[in-house]
Amino acid sequence: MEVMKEKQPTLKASKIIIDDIQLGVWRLKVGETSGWSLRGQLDSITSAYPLFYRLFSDVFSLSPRIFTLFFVCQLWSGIEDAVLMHLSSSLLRMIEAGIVTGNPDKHGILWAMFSRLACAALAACLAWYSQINMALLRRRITQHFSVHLLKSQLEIDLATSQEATSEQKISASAAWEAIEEIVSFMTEVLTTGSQLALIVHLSRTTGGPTFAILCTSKPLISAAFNRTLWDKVCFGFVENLSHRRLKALEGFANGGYRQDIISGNLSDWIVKEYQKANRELREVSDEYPYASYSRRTTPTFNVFTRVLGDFPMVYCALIAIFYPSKFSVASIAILQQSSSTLRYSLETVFRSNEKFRKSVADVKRFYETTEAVNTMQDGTLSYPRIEEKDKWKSDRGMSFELSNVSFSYPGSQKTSGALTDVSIAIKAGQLIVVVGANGSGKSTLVRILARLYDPTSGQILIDGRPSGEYCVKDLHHATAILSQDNLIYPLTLAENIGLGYPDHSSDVEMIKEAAEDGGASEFMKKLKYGIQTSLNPHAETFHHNLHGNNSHPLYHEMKQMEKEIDISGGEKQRVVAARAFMRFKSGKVRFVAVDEPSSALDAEAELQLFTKLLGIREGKTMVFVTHRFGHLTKHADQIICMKDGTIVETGTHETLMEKKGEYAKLYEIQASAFEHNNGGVISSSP
Ligand SMILES: Nc1ncnc2c1ncn2[C@@H]1O[C@H](COP(=O)(O)OP(=O)(O)OP(=O)(O)O)[C@@H](O)[C@H]1O
Repeated sequence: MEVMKEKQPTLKASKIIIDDIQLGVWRLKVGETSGWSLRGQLDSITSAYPLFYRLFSDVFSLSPRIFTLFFVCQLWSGIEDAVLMHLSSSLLRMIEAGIVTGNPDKHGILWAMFSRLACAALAACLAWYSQINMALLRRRITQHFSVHLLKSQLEIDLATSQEATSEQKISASAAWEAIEEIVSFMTEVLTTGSQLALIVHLSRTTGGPTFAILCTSKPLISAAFNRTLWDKVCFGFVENLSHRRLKALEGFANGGYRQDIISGNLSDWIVKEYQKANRELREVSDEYPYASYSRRTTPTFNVFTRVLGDFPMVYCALIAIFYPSKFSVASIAILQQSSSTLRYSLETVFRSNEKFRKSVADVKRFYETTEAVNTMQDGTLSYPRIEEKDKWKSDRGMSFELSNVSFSYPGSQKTSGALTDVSIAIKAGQLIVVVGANGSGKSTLVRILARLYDPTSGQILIDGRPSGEYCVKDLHHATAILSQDNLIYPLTLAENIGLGYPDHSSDVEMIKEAAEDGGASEFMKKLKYGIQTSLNPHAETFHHNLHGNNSHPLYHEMKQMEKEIDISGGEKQRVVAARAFMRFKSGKVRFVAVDEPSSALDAEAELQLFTKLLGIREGKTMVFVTHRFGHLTKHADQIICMKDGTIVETGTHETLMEKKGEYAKLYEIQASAFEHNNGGVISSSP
């Protein structure tokens, strides 16, 4: 299949030239810095020193003994070939001299032979040690780094996690692979250095420096004129519509669409469209651009470097013809062997130079990920404030004062913000109901109040002090959010509820009470393992040669592994509600945000949930977001009616109904729907 290569006009921006290249389905934009700069290359290497120092000190501190052993093994493997070859060379020369003169140096030959054998045995021992150490070190390093990663990733706030840069994730095992790559690169550099030293040493008596130069010329020239993307700033994307369609259709094969495919009989259509897109794609290559970029259009360069690689051999042959007295057979053999080893290791160094730089970048990325700085402002003031802590239990809840608050989500594509110029005062202990059409900003307002995000502009006072002055963790401890965004965790149902109050996450009695309050006990009792049921047992399985081998006893064992189970949407919401009731048991909650957590609940369960929530109102400010607001608005101290990210009306149910504005309109729509359907949850009429 031919690779499409067509060069488009280049763009010049100051010193950077952007090449626009089409490689198969890929469109590639490659930034070439005009003029190769040795200084730039050296700078990039020296700038990695502090990183190496940090990395190796971290690894050393994990296990000094194992690391030192590992280091010695690597050091030895770097010089092993050169040492063994040097010993072989001495031995062969002595044998050759013995054959030529007829008077072998027996003692010398035996000693050289013994040294060669001892070294070979030592090499084997160290290689074995190295393998054992490698496994141990790998375990310790990945364990250590994965805890760091997990910790730092869990600390990231919502706004920061939505920033584009935070998508650059790296795993602890990738960090270990990067360390391996860096160490093996350094070992290869050592091998090259020691081989070069050996050649220079040997060629002092035979061949001279010309031989050493000839040995290094091929890898040096190949590296200097190599076409590679690794050392370039580049950006590639697939423009080809047929290829994009293929990928989109392949997405249907993921389990998530199974129900839709079966119920909608979509499989024939998907396969037909897939074949059509494949036909349209024809011969256009979808090969990854790294390989196709480095491929040359003519074989000239390959032929040249291949021939260059044979020059050491040609040199030996010519010298042997013209100056036969200069060479011994042993020297020729050793020089030949060491020249090919040097060539191989130099080529490996240059080839792995790309991988080495990628590994350095990976390690950098790893440290950057563990040190990600949250964008949200974190203060030092404790909540509740020290002077208020004594009044904690009897207090009336959190108060808020928002002045000209505006907010846009990070990376939002909307031309207007999610909240614009919102000003509102919520007194401690009030019951607030937020209403408005879809997308009017209700949930956003709740997220801002709960300090999941900081406003883009404007000010929020919490209990009279700017929200940024408080310690975010303290505010979160004093807040309970019950929303439809809450998810079921991949743990047991008991833990799902218990984590509302992590300090008591295994207190079965407390969990059972919370489950009762959230309306989750009944359905859990009917499960085989009750509250200890795990929805996703997450037992990783692996099998080989068992597929289709139905009569094998291991096949039955595999089939009996615990399967993932599911519960209904309403049951999930009951578990989530129970988690919120568990949170109230901490006695620290002063602000409760309830954002439509009942969309999947039946009318009776919803009524029970709201009644329970209203029952624990004391000492808490409560904000309810709802589309079905009949029975809640009656109790509300204040109703906030939102439209397009702004507050259009505030007041009690009665005042807003009298006003006959946006709220009255929404209420009438609901009331008439209720009359028509004779259903719904509205329990009061206008
Ligand atoms: N994570 C997000 N990233 C970007 N934009 C968002 C995000 N969440 C919400 N928005 C946008 O912000 C605006 C307000 O959304 P919000 O969820 O606050 O509305 P809402 O009134 O709660 O809507 P609904 O009644 O449908 O739940 C909408 O235009 C929405 O598209």
